[in-house]
Amino acid sequence: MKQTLIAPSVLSMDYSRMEQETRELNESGAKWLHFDVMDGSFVPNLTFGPDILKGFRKASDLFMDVHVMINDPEFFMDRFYEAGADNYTFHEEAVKDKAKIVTMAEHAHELGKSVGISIKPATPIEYLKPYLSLFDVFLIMSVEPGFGGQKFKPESADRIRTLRGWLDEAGLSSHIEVDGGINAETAKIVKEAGADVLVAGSYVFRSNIREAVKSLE
Ligand SMILES: O=C(CO)[C@@H](O)[C@H](O)COP(=O)(O)O
Ligand SMILES: [Fe+2]
Repeated sequence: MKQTLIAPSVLSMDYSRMEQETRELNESGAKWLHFDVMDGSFVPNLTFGPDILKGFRKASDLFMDVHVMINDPEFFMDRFYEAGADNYTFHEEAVKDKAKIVTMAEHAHELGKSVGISIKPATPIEYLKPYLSLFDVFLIMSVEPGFGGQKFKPESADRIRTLRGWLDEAGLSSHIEVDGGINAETAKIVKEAGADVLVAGSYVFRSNIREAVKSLE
């Protein structure tokens, strides 16, 4: 089984204590930092742009995992990589011309970067099948994107299991990342199903960051 990586989502950070919480995150044992970008259109919420990512990049050596929930992921891809993204994950649903999904993945690899594709809970898992060999990260949303603190959708486990099966059959060891409602209990379920990167926002920042990360690993 692959090593489990924890990706705390800074969406749930206390922004009045950013410096302290980023330091705690750096020392927590987490390897990735999950950065949720929302445009108020693809999802009904607004968050951060590339300049804020630059700030986190300066303050942390963690792997910067950018998850964009925006209508024009192609336009912003280079900007986020330039700002310090190590991985850029965009939504399948946001790209109307599906041929672009392929060219975006190729472009990221030309830059030597990691790239991911995500689907919402209602999007059939089969929609990822044409792209198995193209992406480093497959991000399965286990809540409706837009907000932290929601309840994990249990049907996500079967979707992860199906996807891990396809990747194994194809001899691919790509990451399966799961995002939404992850806590010590749901972490066990998704790990058993085949996920190896666990995003956790409210669970990590609501309590002691280091202890919460340990309990998920
Ligand atoms: O992408 C998103 C929400 O759209 C997430 O990354 C959330 O930030 C996860 O928060 P929790 O469900 O863990 O509180
Ligand atoms: Fe996310």
